[in-house]
Amino acid sequence: MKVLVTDPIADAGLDRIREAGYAVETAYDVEGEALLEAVSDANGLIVRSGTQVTAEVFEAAPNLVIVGRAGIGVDNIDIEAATEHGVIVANAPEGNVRAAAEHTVAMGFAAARSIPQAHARLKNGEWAKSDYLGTEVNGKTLGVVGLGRVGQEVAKKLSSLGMSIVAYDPYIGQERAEQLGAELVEFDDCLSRADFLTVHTPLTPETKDLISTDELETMGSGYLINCARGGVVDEAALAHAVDSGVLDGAAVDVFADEPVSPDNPLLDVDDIVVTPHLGASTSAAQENVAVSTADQVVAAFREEPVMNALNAPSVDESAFPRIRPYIGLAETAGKIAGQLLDGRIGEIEVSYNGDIAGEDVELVTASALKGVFTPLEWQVNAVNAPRIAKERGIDVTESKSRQSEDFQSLVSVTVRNGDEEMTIAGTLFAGDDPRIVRINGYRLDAIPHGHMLIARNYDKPGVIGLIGTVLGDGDVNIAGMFNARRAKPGGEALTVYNLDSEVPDAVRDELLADDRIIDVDIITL
Ligand SMILES: NC(=O)c1ccc[n+]([C@@H]2O[C@H](COP(=O)([O-])OP(=O)(O)OC[C@H]3O[C@@H](n4cnc5c(N)ncnc54)[C@H](O)[C@@H]3O)[C@@H](O)[C@H]2O)c1
Ligand SMILES: O=C(O)[C@H](O)COP(=O)(O)O
Repeated sequence: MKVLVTDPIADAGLDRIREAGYAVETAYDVEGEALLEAVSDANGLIVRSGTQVTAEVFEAAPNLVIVGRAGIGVDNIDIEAATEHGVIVANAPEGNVRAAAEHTVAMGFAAARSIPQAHARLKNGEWAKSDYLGTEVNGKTLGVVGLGRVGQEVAKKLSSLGMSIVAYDPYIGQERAEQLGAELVEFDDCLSRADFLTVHTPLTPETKDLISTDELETMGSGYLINCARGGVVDEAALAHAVDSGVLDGAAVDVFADEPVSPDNPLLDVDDIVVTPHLGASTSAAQENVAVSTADQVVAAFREEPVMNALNAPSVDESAFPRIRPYIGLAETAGKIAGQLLDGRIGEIEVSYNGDIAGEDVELVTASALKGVFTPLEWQVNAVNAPRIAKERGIDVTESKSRQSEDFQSLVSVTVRNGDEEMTIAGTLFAGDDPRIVRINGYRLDAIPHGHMLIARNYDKPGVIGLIGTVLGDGDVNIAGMFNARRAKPGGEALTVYNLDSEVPDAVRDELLADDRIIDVDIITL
Protein backbone atom coordinates (compact mmCIF):
# COMPACT_ATOMS: atom_id res chain seq x y z
CA MET A 1 0.00 0.00 0.00
CA LYS A 2 1.32 3.44 -0.90
CA VAL A 3 0.29 6.85 0.39
CA LEU A 4 0.86 9.87 -1.81
CA VAL A 5 1.18 13.18 0.03
CA THR A 6 0.74 16.23 -2.18
CA ASP A 7 0.74 19.08 0.36
CA PRO A 8 3.35 19.37 3.12
CA ILE A 9 2.30 17.79 6.41
CA ALA A 10 4.25 17.33 9.65
CA ASP A 11 6.82 14.54 9.73
CA ALA A 12 4.98 12.96 12.67
CA GLY A 13 2.19 12.01 10.25
CA LEU A 14 4.53 10.60 7.62
CA ASP A 15 6.38 8.60 10.29
CA ARG A 16 3.10 7.19 11.57
CA ILE A 17 2.30 5.76 8.12
CA ARG A 18 5.77 4.29 7.66
CA GLU A 19 5.69 2.76 11.13
CA ALA A 20 2.44 1.05 10.19
CA GLY A 21 4.30 -0.60 7.31
CA TYR A 22 3.11 1.47 4.37
CA ALA A 23 5.14 3.40 1.82
CA VAL A 24 5.00 7.19 1.65
CA GLU A 25 5.68 9.25 -1.45
CA THR A 26 5.71 13.03 -1.26
CA ALA A 27 5.06 15.07 -4.38
CA TYR A 28 4.34 18.62 -3.26
CA ASP A 29 2.76 21.16 -5.57
CA VAL A 30 1.95 18.68 -8.32
CA GLU A 31 -1.10 19.50 -10.40
CA GLY A 32 -2.68 18.64 -13.74
CA GLU A 33 -1.19 15.65 -15.57
CA ALA A 34 1.63 15.30 -13.03
CA LEU A 35 -0.92 14.83 -10.23
CA LEU A 36 -2.89 12.31 -12.26
CA GLU A 37 0.30 10.38 -12.96
CA ALA A 38 1.45 10.52 -9.33
CA VAL A 39 -1.87 9.27 -7.97
CA SER A 40 -2.28 6.44 -10.47
CA ASP A 41 -0.81 3.77 -8.19
CA ALA A 42 -1.65 5.36 -4.83
CA ASN A 43 -3.85 3.63 -2.28
CA GLY A 44 -4.04 6.67 -0.05
CA LEU A 45 -3.80 10.39 -0.79
CA ILE A 46 -3.12 13.05 1.85
CA VAL A 47 -3.73 16.70 1.03
CA ARG A 48 -4.22 20.08 2.68
CA SER A 49 -6.00 22.94 0.92
CA GLY A 50 -3.42 23.19 -1.86
CA THR A 51 -4.41 20.16 -3.93
CA GLN A 52 -7.58 20.14 -5.97
CA VAL A 53 -8.90 16.59 -5.71
CA THR A 54 -11.27 16.57 -8.65
CA ALA A 55 -13.32 13.83 -10.29
CA GLU A 56 -10.42 13.40 -12.75
CA VAL A 57 -8.11 12.53 -9.87
CA PHE A 58 -10.47 9.75 -8.77
CA GLU A 59 -10.70 8.51 -12.38
CA ALA A 60 -6.92 8.34 -12.51
CA ALA A 61 -6.56 6.49 -9.21
CA PRO A 62 -8.20 3.08 -9.49
CA ASN A 63 -6.59 1.76 -6.30
CA LEU A 64 -7.42 4.70 -4.08
CA VAL A 65 -9.05 3.76 -0.78
CA ILE A 66 -8.96 7.04 1.12
CA VAL A 67 -8.26 10.74 0.75
CA GLY A 68 -7.13 12.21 4.05
CA ARG A 69 -7.42 15.97 4.49
CA ALA A 70 -4.86 17.11 7.06
CA GLY A 71 -7.10 19.93 8.23
CA ILE A 72 -10.74 20.95 8.24
CA GLY A 73 -11.97 22.43 4.95
CA VAL A 74 -12.78 19.91 2.21
CA ASP A 75 -14.03 22.33 -0.43
CA ASN A 76 -11.01 21.31 -2.54
CA ILE A 77 -12.18 17.69 -2.64
CA ASP A 78 -14.99 16.44 -4.88
CA ILE A 79 -16.70 14.29 -2.25
CA GLU A 80 -19.47 13.25 -4.64
CA ALA A 81 -16.88 11.85 -7.04
CA ALA A 82 -15.06 10.17 -4.16
CA THR A 83 -18.24 8.42 -3.08
CA GLU A 84 -18.98 7.39 -6.65
CA HIS A 85 -15.55 5.76 -6.80
CA GLY A 86 -15.94 4.20 -3.37
CA VAL A 87 -13.18 6.33 -1.87
CA ILE A 88 -13.41 7.46 1.74
CA VAL A 89 -12.81 11.15 2.42
CA ALA A 90 -11.76 11.96 5.97
CA ASN A 91 -10.59 15.19 7.54
CA ALA A 92 -9.00 16.20 10.84
CA PRO A 93 -11.67 18.48 12.27
CA GLU A 94 -10.17 19.22 15.66
CA GLY A 95 -6.41 19.53 15.47
CA ASN A 96 -6.17 23.07 14.15
CA VAL A 97 -9.22 24.69 15.74
CA ARG A 98 -7.24 26.50 18.43
CA ALA A 99 -4.66 27.68 15.91
CA ALA A 100 -7.37 29.02 13.60
CA ALA A 101 -9.16 30.75 16.49
CA GLU A 102 -5.96 32.34 17.76
CA HIS A 103 -5.12 33.56 14.27
CA THR A 104 -8.60 35.04 13.94
CA VAL A 105 -8.18 36.96 17.18
CA ALA A 106 -4.71 38.09 16.11
CA MET A 107 -6.06 39.27 12.75
CA GLY A 108 -8.82 41.20 14.51
CA PHE A 109 -6.27 43.02 16.63
CA ALA A 110 -3.96 43.52 13.68
CA ALA A 111 -6.75 45.28 11.78
CA ALA A 112 -8.12 47.24 14.75
CA ARG A 113 -4.68 48.50 15.78
CA SER A 114 -3.14 48.73 12.27
CA ILE A 115 -0.21 46.65 13.47
CA PRO A 116 1.09 45.52 10.04
CA GLN A 117 0.81 49.00 8.55
CA ALA A 118 2.57 50.67 11.48
CA HIS A 119 5.18 47.93 11.53
CA ALA A 120 5.96 48.39 7.83
CA ARG A 121 6.34 52.16 8.19
CA LEU A 122 8.55 51.91 11.22
CA LYS A 123 10.78 49.38 9.46
CA ASN A 124 10.93 51.96 6.71
CA GLY A 125 12.25 54.55 9.17
CA GLU A 126 8.97 56.40 9.74
CA TRP A 127 7.71 57.20 13.28
CA ALA A 128 4.03 57.47 12.30
CA LYS A 129 2.64 57.50 15.84
CA SER A 130 0.01 60.17 15.22
CA ASP A 131 -1.42 58.39 12.16
CA TYR A 132 -2.86 55.49 14.09
CA LEU A 133 -5.75 55.62 16.50
CA GLY A 134 -7.02 52.12 17.10
CA THR A 135 -10.22 50.51 18.32
CA GLU A 136 -10.51 48.48 21.54
CA VAL A 137 -12.47 45.24 21.58
CA ASN A 138 -13.54 45.63 25.21
CA GLY A 139 -17.23 46.56 25.42
CA LYS A 140 -17.79 45.98 21.69
CA THR A 141 -19.99 43.40 19.96
CA LEU A 142 -18.57 40.46 18.09
CA GLY A 143 -20.79 39.00 15.37
CA VAL A 144 -19.99 35.37 14.56
CA VAL A 145 -21.30 33.92 11.32
CA GLY A 146 -20.98 30.15 11.71
CA LEU A 147 -20.83 29.11 15.36
CA GLY A 148 -19.06 25.79 14.80
CA ARG A 149 -15.79 24.64 16.32
CA VAL A 150 -13.65 27.61 15.31
CA GLY A 151 -16.47 30.14 15.72
CA GLN A 152 -17.12 28.91 19.26
CA GLU A 153 -13.45 29.07 20.19
CA VAL A 154 -13.21 32.63 18.87
CA ALA A 155 -16.37 33.58 20.76
CA LYS A 156 -14.91 32.16 24.00
CA LYS A 157 -11.62 33.98 23.58
CA LEU A 158 -13.12 37.34 22.70
CA SER A 159 -15.87 37.23 25.29
CA SER A 160 -13.12 36.84 27.90
CA LEU A 161 -11.71 40.11 26.51
CA GLY A 162 -14.95 41.92 27.25
CA MET A 163 -16.90 41.49 24.02
CA SER A 164 -20.63 40.68 23.77
CA ILE A 165 -21.30 37.91 21.32
CA VAL A 166 -24.11 37.69 18.76
CA ALA A 167 -24.11 34.79 16.35
CA TYR A 168 -25.86 33.67 13.21
CA ASP A 169 -25.87 29.94 12.55
CA PRO A 170 -29.09 28.29 11.36
CA TYR A 171 -27.81 24.84 12.30
CA ILE A 172 -26.88 25.36 15.93
CA GLY A 173 -29.19 25.02 18.93
CA GLN A 174 -30.14 27.86 21.24
CA GLU A 175 -28.89 25.89 24.23
CA ARG A 176 -25.35 25.54 22.89
CA ALA A 177 -25.26 29.24 22.04
CA GLU A 178 -26.43 30.13 25.53
CA GLN A 179 -23.74 27.94 27.10
CA LEU A 180 -21.23 30.08 25.22
CA GLY A 181 -22.90 33.27 26.31
CA ALA A 182 -23.77 34.02 22.69
CA GLU A 183 -27.10 35.44 21.54
CA LEU A 184 -28.39 33.66 18.45
CA VAL A 185 -29.80 36.25 16.06
CA GLU A 186 -30.96 36.55 12.47
CA PHE A 187 -28.35 37.20 9.80
CA ASP A 188 -29.15 40.90 9.28
CA ASP A 189 -29.18 41.49 13.03
CA CYS A 190 -25.81 39.85 13.33
CA LEU A 191 -24.43 42.11 10.62
CA SER A 192 -25.90 45.33 11.92
CA ARG A 193 -25.03 44.76 15.57
CA ALA A 194 -21.44 43.62 15.02
CA ASP A 195 -18.53 45.97 15.60
CA PHE A 196 -16.33 43.09 14.54
CA LEU A 197 -17.82 40.45 12.26
CA THR A 198 -15.97 37.16 11.99
CA VAL A 199 -16.89 34.47 9.48
CA HIS A 200 -16.50 30.76 10.29
CA THR A 201 -18.63 28.78 7.84
CA PRO A 202 -17.43 26.21 5.36
CA LEU A 203 -17.52 27.22 1.69
CA THR A 204 -20.61 25.60 0.19
CA PRO A 205 -23.00 26.65 -2.58
CA GLU A 206 -25.13 28.17 0.21
CA THR A 207 -22.30 30.24 1.73
CA LYS A 208 -20.68 31.34 -1.53
CA ASP A 209 -20.65 35.18 -1.49
CA LEU A 210 -22.71 35.08 1.70
CA ILE A 211 -21.28 38.47 2.49
CA SER A 212 -21.31 40.91 -0.40
CA THR A 213 -22.14 44.60 -1.01
CA ASP A 214 -25.57 44.64 0.67
CA GLU A 215 -24.36 42.76 3.73
CA LEU A 216 -21.33 45.02 4.13
CA GLU A 217 -23.62 48.04 3.91
CA THR A 218 -25.83 46.49 6.58
CA MET A 219 -22.74 46.30 8.80
CA GLY A 220 -22.23 49.99 8.11
CA SER A 221 -18.97 50.29 10.03
CA GLY A 222 -16.48 48.18 11.98
CA TYR A 223 -14.21 45.36 10.93
CA LEU A 224 -14.71 42.15 9.04
CA ILE A 225 -12.44 39.14 9.62
CA ASN A 226 -12.38 36.16 7.29
CA CYS A 227 -10.20 33.28 8.42
CA ALA A 228 -12.66 30.68 7.12
CA ARG A 229 -12.73 30.39 3.35
CA GLY A 230 -12.22 32.72 0.44
CA GLY A 231 -15.44 32.82 -1.54
CA VAL A 232 -17.66 33.23 1.53
CA VAL A 233 -16.95 36.96 1.36
CA ASP A 234 -17.09 38.66 -2.05
CA GLU A 235 -13.55 40.03 -2.41
CA ALA A 236 -14.29 42.93 -4.76
CA ALA A 237 -17.21 44.04 -2.57
CA LEU A 238 -15.07 43.91 0.58
CA ALA A 239 -12.20 45.82 -1.03
CA HIS A 240 -14.67 48.49 -2.14
CA ALA A 241 -16.41 48.66 1.27
CA VAL A 242 -13.14 49.27 3.12
CA ASP A 243 -11.71 51.57 0.47
CA SER A 244 -14.84 53.72 0.43
CA GLY A 245 -15.09 53.90 4.22
CA VAL A 246 -18.23 51.74 4.64
CA LEU A 247 -16.07 49.56 6.91
CA ASP A 248 -13.15 50.67 9.07
CA GLY A 249 -11.01 47.77 8.05
CA ALA A 250 -10.78 44.05 7.41
CA ALA A 251 -8.49 41.10 7.97
CA VAL A 252 -8.36 38.26 5.49
CA ASP A 253 -6.44 34.99 5.69
CA VAL A 254 -8.18 33.06 2.93
CA PHE A 255 -8.88 33.82 -0.71
CA ALA A 256 -11.14 32.59 -3.46
CA ASP A 257 -8.08 31.61 -5.51
CA GLU A 258 -4.92 30.52 -3.75
CA PRO A 259 -2.09 31.29 -4.06
CA VAL A 260 -3.57 34.73 -4.43
CA SER A 261 -2.84 36.63 -7.62
CA PRO A 262 -1.07 40.03 -7.33
CA ASP A 263 -4.09 41.79 -8.86
CA ASN A 264 -6.50 40.62 -6.16
CA PRO A 265 -8.36 43.81 -5.09
CA LEU A 266 -7.89 43.03 -1.38
CA LEU A 267 -4.13 43.54 -1.71
CA ASP A 268 -4.57 47.15 -2.85
CA VAL A 269 -6.46 48.49 0.16
CA ASP A 270 -4.28 49.73 3.00
CA ASP A 271 -6.80 49.01 5.77
CA ILE A 272 -7.13 45.38 4.81
CA VAL A 273 -4.66 43.14 6.62
CA VAL A 274 -3.82 39.93 4.80
CA THR A 275 -1.97 36.70 5.53
CA PRO A 276 -1.36 33.80 3.15
CA HIS A 277 -3.76 31.22 4.68
CA LEU A 278 -1.81 30.88 7.90
CA GLY A 279 -4.71 30.04 10.24
CA ALA A 280 -3.64 26.43 10.78
CA SER A 281 0.07 27.05 10.49
CA THR A 282 1.35 26.38 13.99
CA SER A 283 3.61 23.46 14.77
CA ALA A 284 1.14 22.05 17.31
CA ALA A 285 -1.78 22.21 14.87
CA GLN A 286 0.22 20.72 12.03
CA GLU A 287 1.41 17.85 14.17
CA ASN A 288 -2.16 17.21 15.41
CA VAL A 289 -3.74 17.13 11.96
CA ALA A 290 -0.92 15.13 10.37
CA VAL A 291 -1.09 12.40 13.01
CA SER A 292 -4.89 12.28 13.02
CA THR A 293 -4.98 12.05 9.21
CA ALA A 294 -2.27 9.38 9.08
CA ASP A 295 -4.17 7.30 11.65
CA GLN A 296 -7.28 7.46 9.53
CA VAL A 297 -5.43 6.39 6.40
CA VAL A 298 -3.96 3.43 8.28
CA ALA A 299 -7.40 2.54 9.68
CA ALA A 300 -8.87 2.58 6.17
CA PHE A 301 -6.12 0.28 4.88
CA ARG A 302 -6.84 -2.10 7.75
CA GLU A 303 -10.57 -1.92 7.13
CA GLU A 304 -11.10 -0.45 10.57
CA PRO A 305 -13.48 2.44 11.26
CA VAL A 306 -12.32 5.77 9.90
CA MET A 307 -13.31 8.13 12.67
CA ASN A 308 -13.74 11.32 10.68
CA ALA A 309 -14.98 9.85 7.42
CA LEU A 310 -17.25 12.34 5.70
CA ASN A 311 -18.81 10.00 3.17
CA ALA A 312 -18.72 6.58 4.82
CA PRO A 313 -20.93 5.01 7.46
CA SER A 314 -19.51 5.98 10.80
CA VAL A 315 -19.00 3.68 13.75
CA ASP A 316 -18.04 4.33 17.31
CA GLU A 317 -14.51 3.06 18.01
CA SER A 318 -15.57 1.41 21.28
CA ALA A 319 -18.47 -0.41 19.54
CA PHE A 320 -16.37 -1.57 16.59
CA PRO A 321 -15.08 -4.81 18.16
CA ARG A 322 -18.71 -5.87 18.75
CA ILE A 323 -19.91 -5.19 15.23
CA ARG A 324 -16.74 -6.17 13.35
CA PRO A 325 -17.65 -9.87 12.80
CA TYR A 326 -21.14 -8.91 11.61
CA ILE A 327 -19.68 -6.77 8.83
CA GLY A 328 -18.36 -9.85 7.03
CA LEU A 329 -21.45 -11.90 7.88
CA ALA A 330 -23.81 -9.27 6.44
CA GLU A 331 -21.70 -8.93 3.31
CA THR A 332 -21.75 -12.68 2.80
CA ALA A 333 -25.51 -12.92 3.41
CA GLY A 334 -25.99 -10.07 0.91
CA LYS A 335 -23.76 -11.81 -1.65
CA ILE A 336 -25.69 -15.05 -1.40
CA ALA A 337 -29.09 -13.34 -1.46
CA GLY A 338 -28.15 -11.24 -4.48
CA GLN A 339 -26.93 -14.29 -6.38
CA LEU A 340 -29.91 -16.49 -5.55
CA LEU A 341 -32.61 -14.04 -6.64
CA ASP A 342 -33.11 -13.80 -10.39
CA GLY A 343 -34.01 -10.55 -12.07
CA ARG A 344 -33.69 -6.93 -11.13
CA ILE A 345 -33.57 -6.23 -7.42
CA GLY A 346 -36.09 -3.60 -6.37
CA GLU A 347 -35.82 -3.74 -2.60
CA ILE A 348 -33.32 -4.77 0.05
CA GLU A 349 -34.17 -5.23 3.70
CA VAL A 350 -31.57 -5.82 6.38
CA SER A 351 -32.98 -7.03 9.70
CA TYR A 352 -31.25 -7.35 13.03
CA ASN A 353 -32.56 -9.55 15.82
CA GLY A 354 -31.21 -10.08 19.31
CA ASP A 355 -28.15 -8.38 20.81
CA ILE A 356 -26.90 -6.96 17.51
CA ALA A 357 -30.10 -4.89 17.32
CA GLY A 358 -28.73 -2.79 20.17
CA GLU A 359 -25.67 -1.70 18.18
CA ASP A 360 -25.05 1.06 15.66
CA VAL A 361 -25.29 -1.04 12.50
CA GLU A 362 -24.98 1.58 9.74
CA LEU A 363 -21.71 0.05 8.56
CA VAL A 364 -23.13 -3.49 8.77
CA THR A 365 -26.09 -2.52 6.59
CA ALA A 366 -23.77 -0.82 4.10
CA SER A 367 -21.72 -4.03 4.02
CA ALA A 368 -24.86 -6.10 3.33
CA LEU A 369 -25.59 -3.80 0.37
CA LYS A 370 -22.01 -4.16 -0.79
CA GLY A 371 -22.49 -7.94 -0.70
CA VAL A 372 -25.67 -7.76 -2.77
CA PHE A 373 -24.05 -5.54 -5.41
CA THR A 374 -20.62 -7.19 -5.59
CA PRO A 375 -21.57 -10.08 -7.91
CA LEU A 376 -23.14 -7.59 -10.27
CA GLU A 377 -19.59 -6.41 -10.98
CA TRP A 378 -20.05 -2.81 -10.02
CA GLN A 379 -17.07 -1.26 -8.31
CA VAL A 380 -18.61 -1.29 -4.93
CA ASN A 381 -17.69 -0.96 -1.28
CA ALA A 382 -19.37 0.09 1.95
CA VAL A 383 -18.76 3.74 1.05
CA ASN A 384 -20.62 3.79 -2.23
CA ALA A 385 -23.08 0.90 -1.76
CA PRO A 386 -25.85 3.02 -0.18
CA ARG A 387 -25.45 5.54 -2.98
CA ILE A 388 -25.54 2.82 -5.65
CA ALA A 389 -28.81 1.56 -4.15
CA LYS A 390 -30.24 5.08 -4.29
CA GLU A 391 -29.06 5.71 -7.84
CA ARG A 392 -30.62 2.47 -9.01
CA GLY A 393 -33.93 3.21 -7.31
CA ILE A 394 -33.55 0.28 -4.92
CA ASP A 395 -35.43 0.79 -1.65
CA VAL A 396 -33.33 -0.06 1.37
CA THR A 397 -34.90 -0.67 4.75
CA GLU A 398 -33.34 -1.58 8.05
CA SER A 399 -35.29 -3.15 10.89
CA LYS A 400 -34.27 -4.06 14.42
CA SER A 401 -35.77 -6.17 17.16
CA ARG A 402 -34.19 -7.21 20.43
CA GLN A 403 -36.24 -10.45 20.15
CA SER A 404 -34.53 -13.41 18.53
CA GLU A 405 -36.05 -16.89 18.52
CA ASP A 406 -33.08 -19.19 18.39
CA PHE A 407 -29.93 -17.13 18.24
CA GLN A 408 -28.25 -14.54 20.37
CA SER A 409 -27.96 -12.35 17.28
CA LEU A 410 -29.31 -12.85 13.79
CA VAL A 411 -28.66 -10.75 10.68
CA SER A 412 -31.05 -11.29 7.75
CA VAL A 413 -30.73 -9.87 4.28
CA THR A 414 -33.83 -10.00 2.09
CA VAL A 415 -33.74 -9.02 -1.56
CA ARG A 416 -36.99 -8.55 -3.43
CA ASN A 417 -37.89 -8.47 -7.06
CA GLY A 418 -41.59 -7.76 -7.46
CA ASP A 419 -43.33 -10.76 -5.96
CA GLU A 420 -40.23 -12.87 -5.42
CA GLU A 421 -37.93 -12.58 -2.50
CA MET A 422 -34.86 -14.29 -1.08
CA THR A 423 -33.88 -14.11 2.57
CA ILE A 424 -30.51 -15.21 3.85
CA ALA A 425 -30.03 -15.12 7.61
CA GLY A 426 -26.76 -15.64 9.38
CA THR A 427 -25.37 -15.76 12.85
CA LEU A 428 -22.01 -16.12 14.54
CA PHE A 429 -21.06 -19.22 16.46
CA ALA A 430 -18.52 -18.80 19.24
CA GLY A 431 -18.40 -15.08 18.65
CA ASP A 432 -16.91 -14.92 15.20
CA ASP A 433 -17.64 -18.14 13.28
CA PRO A 434 -20.17 -17.22 10.57
CA ARG A 435 -23.03 -19.57 9.74
CA ILE A 436 -25.94 -19.30 7.35
CA VAL A 437 -28.92 -20.55 9.31
CA ARG A 438 -31.89 -19.69 7.08
CA ILE A 439 -32.39 -19.62 3.35
CA ASN A 440 -35.95 -18.52 2.52
CA GLY A 441 -37.48 -20.35 5.47
CA TYR A 442 -35.26 -23.45 5.27
CA ARG A 443 -33.41 -23.94 8.53
CA LEU A 444 -29.82 -25.00 8.10
CA ASP A 445 -26.31 -24.67 9.43
CA ALA A 446 -24.02 -23.94 6.50
CA ILE A 447 -20.53 -22.50 6.49
CA PRO A 448 -20.42 -19.67 3.96
CA HIS A 449 -17.09 -20.12 2.27
CA GLY A 450 -15.45 -20.47 -1.15
CA HIS A 451 -17.36 -22.32 -3.87
CA MET A 452 -20.87 -23.32 -2.94
CA LEU A 453 -23.63 -25.16 -4.71
CA ILE A 454 -27.18 -24.63 -3.52
CA ALA A 455 -29.67 -27.10 -4.93
CA ARG A 456 -33.44 -27.07 -4.56
CA ASN A 457 -34.81 -30.50 -5.15
CA TYR A 458 -37.76 -32.77 -4.44
CA ASP A 459 -37.17 -34.70 -1.25
CA LYS A 460 -36.95 -38.11 -2.92
CA PRO A 461 -34.64 -41.07 -2.31
CA GLY A 462 -31.36 -40.96 -4.21
CA VAL A 463 -31.18 -37.21 -4.89
CA ILE A 464 -28.25 -36.56 -2.59
CA GLY A 465 -26.49 -39.57 -4.08
CA LEU A 466 -27.15 -38.24 -7.58
CA ILE A 467 -25.68 -34.81 -6.75
CA GLY A 468 -22.63 -36.43 -5.13
CA THR A 469 -22.08 -38.70 -8.13
CA VAL A 470 -22.46 -35.94 -10.72
CA LEU A 471 -20.09 -33.65 -8.80
CA GLY A 472 -17.61 -36.53 -8.39
CA ASP A 473 -17.77 -37.38 -12.11
CA GLY A 474 -17.09 -33.70 -12.81
CA ASP A 475 -14.01 -33.90 -10.56
CA VAL A 476 -15.50 -31.52 -8.00
CA ASN A 477 -14.68 -32.54 -4.45
CA ILE A 478 -17.29 -31.98 -1.73
CA ALA A 479 -15.85 -30.38 1.41
CA GLY A 480 -19.10 -30.28 3.36
CA MET A 481 -22.85 -30.33 2.93
CA PHE A 482 -26.06 -29.55 4.73
CA ASN A 483 -29.51 -30.74 3.80
CA ALA A 484 -32.73 -29.02 4.90
CA ARG A 485 -36.32 -29.77 4.04
CA ARG A 486 -39.74 -28.34 4.60
CA ALA A 487 -41.85 -29.84 7.39
CA LYS A 488 -42.96 -33.08 5.73
CA PRO A 489 -40.97 -35.67 3.76
CA GLY A 490 -41.51 -35.76 0.00
CA GLY A 491 -41.88 -32.00 -0.41
CA GLU A 492 -39.15 -29.60 -1.42
CA ALA A 493 -35.68 -29.71 0.08
CA LEU A 494 -32.61 -27.56 -0.10
CA THR A 495 -29.04 -28.80 -0.05
CA VAL A 496 -25.98 -26.62 0.43
CA TYR A 497 -22.58 -27.95 -0.60
CA ASN A 498 -19.16 -26.50 0.13
CA LEU A 499 -16.87 -27.46 -2.73
CA ASP A 500 -13.13 -27.44 -3.26
CA SER A 501 -13.34 -26.06 -6.79
CA GLU A 502 -15.61 -24.32 -9.26
CA VAL A 503 -18.53 -26.21 -10.74
CA PRO A 504 -18.24 -26.64 -14.53
CA ASP A 505 -21.35 -25.68 -16.53
CA ALA A 506 -21.67 -29.27 -17.76
CA VAL A 507 -22.06 -30.51 -14.18
CA ARG A 508 -24.75 -27.95 -13.49
CA ASP A 509 -26.58 -28.88 -16.71
CA GLU A 510 -26.44 -32.56 -15.87
CA LEU A 511 -27.95 -31.90 -12.44
CA LEU A 512 -30.71 -29.76 -13.91
CA ALA A 513 -31.55 -32.48 -16.42
CA ASP A 514 -32.77 -34.71 -13.58
CA ASP A 515 -36.44 -34.02 -12.87
CA ARG A 516 -35.93 -34.40 -9.12
CA ILE A 517 -33.79 -31.26 -9.20
CA ILE A 518 -35.76 -28.00 -9.25
CA ASP A 519 -32.91 -25.52 -9.41
CA VAL A 520 -29.16 -25.27 -8.94
CA ASP A 521 -27.27 -22.12 -7.99
CA ILE A 522 -23.52 -21.89 -7.97
CA ILE A 523 -22.03 -19.26 -5.73
CA THR A 524 -18.49 -18.12 -5.11
CA LEU A 525 -17.78 -16.13 -1.97
N1 LIG B 1 -7.70 29.84 7.94
C1 LIG B 1 -7.42 28.60 8.25
O1 LIG B 1 -6.29 28.16 8.13
C2 LIG B 1 -8.49 27.73 8.78
C3 LIG B 1 -8.21 26.81 9.80
C4 LIG B 1 -9.23 26.00 10.26
C5 LIG B 1 -10.50 26.08 9.72
N2 LIG B 1 -10.72 26.95 8.70
C6 LIG B 1 -12.04 27.07 8.11
O2 LIG B 1 -12.91 27.62 9.08
C7 LIG B 1 -14.24 27.24 8.78
C8 LIG B 1 -14.91 26.74 10.04
O3 LIG B 1 -14.31 25.55 10.49
P1 LIG B 1 -14.99 24.78 11.71
O4 LIG B 1 -14.05 23.72 12.11
O5 LIG B 1 -15.45 25.71 12.73
O6 LIG B 1 -16.23 24.12 10.98
P2 LIG B 1 -17.54 23.58 11.68
O7 LIG B 1 -18.17 22.67 10.72
O8 LIG B 1 -17.25 23.12 13.05
O9 LIG B 1 -18.44 24.89 11.79
C9 LIG B 1 -19.02 25.52 10.70
C10 LIG B 1 -20.31 26.14 11.17
O10 LIG B 1 -20.86 26.89 10.11
C11 LIG B 1 -22.26 26.76 10.19
N3 LIG B 1 -22.88 27.10 8.92
C12 LIG B 1 -22.98 26.35 7.79
N4 LIG B 1 -23.65 27.03 6.85
C13 LIG B 1 -23.96 28.23 7.37
C14 LIG B 1 -24.64 29.36 6.88
N5 LIG B 1 -25.14 29.39 5.64
N6 LIG B 1 -24.77 30.43 7.69
C15 LIG B 1 -24.28 30.42 8.95
N7 LIG B 1 -23.64 29.35 9.49
C16 LIG B 1 -23.48 28.29 8.70
C17 LIG B 1 -22.46 25.33 10.59
O11 LIG B 1 -23.74 25.14 11.16
C18 LIG B 1 -21.35 25.12 11.60
O12 LIG B 1 -21.80 25.38 12.91
C19 LIG B 1 -14.14 26.21 7.66
O13 LIG B 1 -14.36 26.87 6.44
C20 LIG B 1 -12.70 25.78 7.72
O14 LIG B 1 -12.23 25.29 6.50
C21 LIG B 1 -9.75 27.78 8.23
O1 LIG C 1 -9.49 24.17 6.63
C1 LIG C 1 -8.42 24.14 7.23
O2 LIG C 1 -8.08 23.22 7.99
C2 LIG C 1 -7.52 25.31 7.10
O3 LIG C 1 -7.96 26.18 6.13
C3 LIG C 1 -6.09 24.97 6.95
O4 LIG C 1 -5.75 24.74 5.62
P1 LIG C 1 -4.26 24.28 5.26
O5 LIG C 1 -4.08 22.93 5.85
O6 LIG C 1 -4.18 24.30 3.79
O7 LIG C 1 -3.35 25.27 5.90
